[in-house]
Amino acid sequence: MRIIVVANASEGGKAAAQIFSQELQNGAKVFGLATGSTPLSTYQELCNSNMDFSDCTSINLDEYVGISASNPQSYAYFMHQNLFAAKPFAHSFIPNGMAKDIEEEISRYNHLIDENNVDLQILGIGQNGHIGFNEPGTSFDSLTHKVALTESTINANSRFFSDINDVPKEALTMGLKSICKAKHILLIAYGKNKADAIDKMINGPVSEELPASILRNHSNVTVIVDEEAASGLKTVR
Ligand SMILES: N[C@@H]1[C@@H](O)[C@H](O)[C@@H](COP(=O)(O)O)O[C@@H]1O
Repeated sequence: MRIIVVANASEGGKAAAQIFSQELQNGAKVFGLATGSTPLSTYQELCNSNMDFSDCTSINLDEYVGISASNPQSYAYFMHQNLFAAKPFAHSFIPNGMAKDIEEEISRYNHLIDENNVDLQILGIGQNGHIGFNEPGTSFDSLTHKVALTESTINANSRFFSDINDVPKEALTMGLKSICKAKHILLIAYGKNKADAIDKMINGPVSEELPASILRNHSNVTVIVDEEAASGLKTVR
């Protein structure tokens, strides 16, 4: 794992955008994308850059079940607002949380991931170490699946909703095995509330109890953390 410590999210966005640029120059065509507040400064940098994704494909990690792409809380809406409106891709895929047949949607997504090898996958991390919506206890062999969100994730995500009761309780997410198929993984974390998860991911046991620890089995991972998220790393286990 390469660990890059930056002063703040704005510097992190610049460092991440540089990695996108290098990958593009090296011929990357498929980008795995994430939502949440963490990738925002990266997407801002991409939007302000002259990078061109018009012959590239994007595949998003996850989406809530039961809200449509036109709902401002959906991840599809988020991606449109924060990246795709300014930087369109030739093809952009996000799980359809409104699919009538969820099992069919899951196999469509798994097929898609098999057909398109992700060159660079961007990831945030939950305070409990989740990536995508793979909560603690998820099998390292998991492919795309439907999940019941944990209370801690529902609470963390409630800041984007006016009422906690509106936060969806289920989501579709790429699995941990699907995520690890990417050739290069870029995990980003900012803020003190991520310090414990980052410390456990890097220094703790590789365990399904801390989903992000699976990245220690991957040969090409870059981690961008700000000083607060890196603050737990002084403790060597
Ligand atoms: N499904 C998303 C994750 O992909 C994201 O990494 C996490 C952290 O979000 P934030 O970046 O806002 O801290 O939140 C959600 O659970």
